[in-house]
Amino acid sequence: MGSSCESNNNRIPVIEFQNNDLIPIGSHIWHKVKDQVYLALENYGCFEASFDAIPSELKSATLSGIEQLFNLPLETKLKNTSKQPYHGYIGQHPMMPLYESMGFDDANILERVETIAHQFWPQGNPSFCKNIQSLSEKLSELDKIIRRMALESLGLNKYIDEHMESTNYLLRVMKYAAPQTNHSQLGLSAHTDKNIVTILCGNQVNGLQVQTKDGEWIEVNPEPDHFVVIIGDPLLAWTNGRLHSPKHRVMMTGNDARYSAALFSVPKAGYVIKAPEELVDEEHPMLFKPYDHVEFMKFYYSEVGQRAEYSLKNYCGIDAV
Ligand SMILES: O=C(O)CCC(=O)C(=O)O
Ligand SMILES: [Fe+2]
Repeated sequence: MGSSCESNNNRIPVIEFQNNDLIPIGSHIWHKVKDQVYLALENYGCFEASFDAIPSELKSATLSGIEQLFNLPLETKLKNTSKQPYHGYIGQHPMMPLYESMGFDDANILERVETIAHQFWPQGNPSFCKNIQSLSEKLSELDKIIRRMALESLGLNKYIDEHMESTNYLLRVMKYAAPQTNHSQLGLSAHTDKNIVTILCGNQVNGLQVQTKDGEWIEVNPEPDHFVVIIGDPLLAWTNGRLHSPKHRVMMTGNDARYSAALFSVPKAGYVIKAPEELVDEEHPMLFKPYDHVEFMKFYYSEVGQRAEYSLKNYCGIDAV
């Protein structure tokens, strides 16, 4: 029982989620964890989470499956295409030679995972599919707890259902090849996330770094059975800047490859992201015009969008006078 939240200058906050203790929603422990979540999201936009609803065997079996997937020949991996831009296979990028990734749209739904996995393993791979689906489903429960806590903290309970119904889940699996050097090499360039919430789990090869509000880069080296939760730009926009969406990147050293999986809650097409009127006043003028995520992503992947330092601001930011 119990919970803890620690943070110091070079570590992001750590929050314990004990699934059984959190039920019923509204219990003493729920409120205690909720306050820790809000504080972490306001100050860092991220935290490390322990979540006992996910057995460590599920996490390790999923990560070994991901390793197996990336070991397939390139022509097989290239079969992972998706209707959504950049949800399929990405790799062999001259600026990020260590990075490869693949997306599983609607990864919390078994049939959807099986359809994608069939592209790589026509004979089927039931344990891979079950693990990906099961991990995604459990992480989606954590995603919902976090979003519920954030909205409750802002006194915006009436928007909770709308929020939960406005997203789909995408699991992106990643490999960062070993750079074979002790000089730090870029794994993934600095960015803010373009979805609502990201929950990351990786193998024991670290490399993730996040930027604090003061501009300092800190390493995120989570405990083996912990997850890393990061807020994306749409939640910053929806909360009119109350929550932070931190820049983060992956830097690699050494002789071991990093494997990771990220569950993203992605706004559905047609859902307009707009700060509720309760969060807009004289002291907090509206920061972003209402926008559709899918339309924004078209801009983000355009040449201008890719060059922008802060693409969401560039797309629909309102300069406060
Ligand atoms: O692999 C990681 O740890 C980071 C991945 C990430 O930031 C992303 O996919 O948006
Ligand atoms: Fe990210």
